[in-house]
Amino acid sequence: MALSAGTTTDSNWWVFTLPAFLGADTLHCDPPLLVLSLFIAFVSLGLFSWTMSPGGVAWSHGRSRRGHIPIPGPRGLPVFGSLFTLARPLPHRALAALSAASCAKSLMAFSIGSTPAVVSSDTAIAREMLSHPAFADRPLKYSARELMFSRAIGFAPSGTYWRLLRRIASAHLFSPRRVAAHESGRQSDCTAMISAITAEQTRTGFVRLRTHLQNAALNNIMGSVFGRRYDISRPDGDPEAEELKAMVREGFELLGAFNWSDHLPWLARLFDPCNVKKRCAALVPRVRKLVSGVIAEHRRRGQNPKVDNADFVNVLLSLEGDEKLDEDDMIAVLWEMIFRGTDTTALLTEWVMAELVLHPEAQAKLRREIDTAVSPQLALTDADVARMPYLQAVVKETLRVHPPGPLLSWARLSTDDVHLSNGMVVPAGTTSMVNMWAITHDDAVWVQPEAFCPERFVEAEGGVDLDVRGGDLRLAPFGAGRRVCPGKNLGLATVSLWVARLVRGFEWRPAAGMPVDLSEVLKLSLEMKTPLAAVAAPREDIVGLF
Ligand code: HEM
Repeated sequence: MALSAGTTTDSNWWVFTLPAFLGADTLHCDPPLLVLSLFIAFVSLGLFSWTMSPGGVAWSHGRSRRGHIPIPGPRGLPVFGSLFTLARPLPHRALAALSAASCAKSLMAFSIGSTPAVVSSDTAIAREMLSHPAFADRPLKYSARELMFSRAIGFAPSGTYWRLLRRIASAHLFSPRRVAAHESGRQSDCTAMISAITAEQTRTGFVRLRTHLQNAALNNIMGSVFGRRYDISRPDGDPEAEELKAMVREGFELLGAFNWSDHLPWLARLFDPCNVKKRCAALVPRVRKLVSGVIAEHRRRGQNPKVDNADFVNVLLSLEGDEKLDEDDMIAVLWEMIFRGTDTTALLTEWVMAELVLHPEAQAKLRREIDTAVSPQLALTDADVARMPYLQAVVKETLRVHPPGPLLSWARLSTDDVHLSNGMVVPAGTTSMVNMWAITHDDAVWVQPEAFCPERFVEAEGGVDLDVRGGDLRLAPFGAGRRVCPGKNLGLATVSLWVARLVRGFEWRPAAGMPVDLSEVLKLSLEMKTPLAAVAAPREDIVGLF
């Protein structure tokens, strides 16, 4: 379901009438005149569409007025619409400000070049959008298509193939038994991370946590997906791990980059500042080589897929009948898992630890909860973590203040006209977003939304025990509805266990001259702009066991 197909026919049709409009002779005879005429026609038609349409140039022909209540929105600039708003470093904040200024919190229409888009910052409308079957598609960016993601769960158009992938994900890859069976991997990756943190603290007197978290997260997802782990502590680095890291980094950059020609298709041949086309073409064969090598090795070894802790490659190889995937589809699915599972957990854990360094009273309270629940002689497990309400509240509060996907990572695409309960109609072919960041920072929804206060999620302290896995749109950092994140339980289990062990083993304090800076940067996920540096003082009463 290509986005450009829907949007180009709807809003850029007039570009194709230009040759007739200008006359074929002109086209061939006088290039400077042709360029000038094209420019004038382009500007005047752009201006015309723009002045006529709330929501901007992509909302011409009354698109925003199909319901009995029109969708309000900024006109933005001719031709570009609000594209520059979205191309800014923190688009979730810019869109929240724009929705407020346009009195369009419930739903705002805007144009990203020729792409008609809506964004909701309202819990009721967000719920309708995320759960409506006509919003189960996603617009496919050029880079995502080129990098094979249209065959993976995240970008496959909703239909038989995508439903098959979701079934495989819930029944086999992320079933509660499978997530539980991978606990030993979560534990051993955390133990290796704690050793590396201890070594860095001893060597330099403080710790830059992000690298340790990213190494642990990469190994952890590699273990779950490929069944292999790397010796990241090797001073010369493991060549395959280094290649994998480089590939993931490159993929992140390509998928995260704002590609202008996704929204201004006529620009595709003229302007490709990030060199997306060439870089995608170079990356795909590297991915294929690595992943198909891993699949071939699994085929050779013929491991038992029936055991609960079988890796994802074995699980996919063992599927039969209707569920069987061909090799290219397997590569796409496996690659997406590596991709999605690596940074999300690492970056969320970093935000949690940053908040705990800034809030020593919350850190101390969490440590007391852990010490009370687990005796110093015992190792801390997933089962212990599940019995720690304050730990869960700390993770939830971090997800609220710093949702890793503030616009829920990937937008949805409407496949039909959708009538919403507020009287507005979102036409088919509209890129549709939920501004989760705006909702989690809305003072009509949250008391003092800017304050970090885990107690708001502790029932025993008058808070709400809210389900963050898509059940309550006041805080749905994993999305909701049919396309809700399938890795949510795995992500939460990993982050909760790692935070608990890090707080149990060390006292985390600000490092001299390196204050904790909560500034954000939105890449594929919302990251700390300045990676966290902190003192990790080992707790002597727990040594060896945390
Ligand atoms: C802190 C951890 C994570 C967060 C905050 C997160 C967040 C999200 C969000 C917001 C979406 C879009 C949901 C929607 O459209 O309603 C999503 C989709 C997805 N996530 Fe996650 N995610 C996390 C971890 C993971 C992990 C560990 C995996 C797998 C290893 C994963 C795999 C996916 C996939 C495959 C999709 C696409 C689902 C579809 O389109 O059908 N995620 N995630």
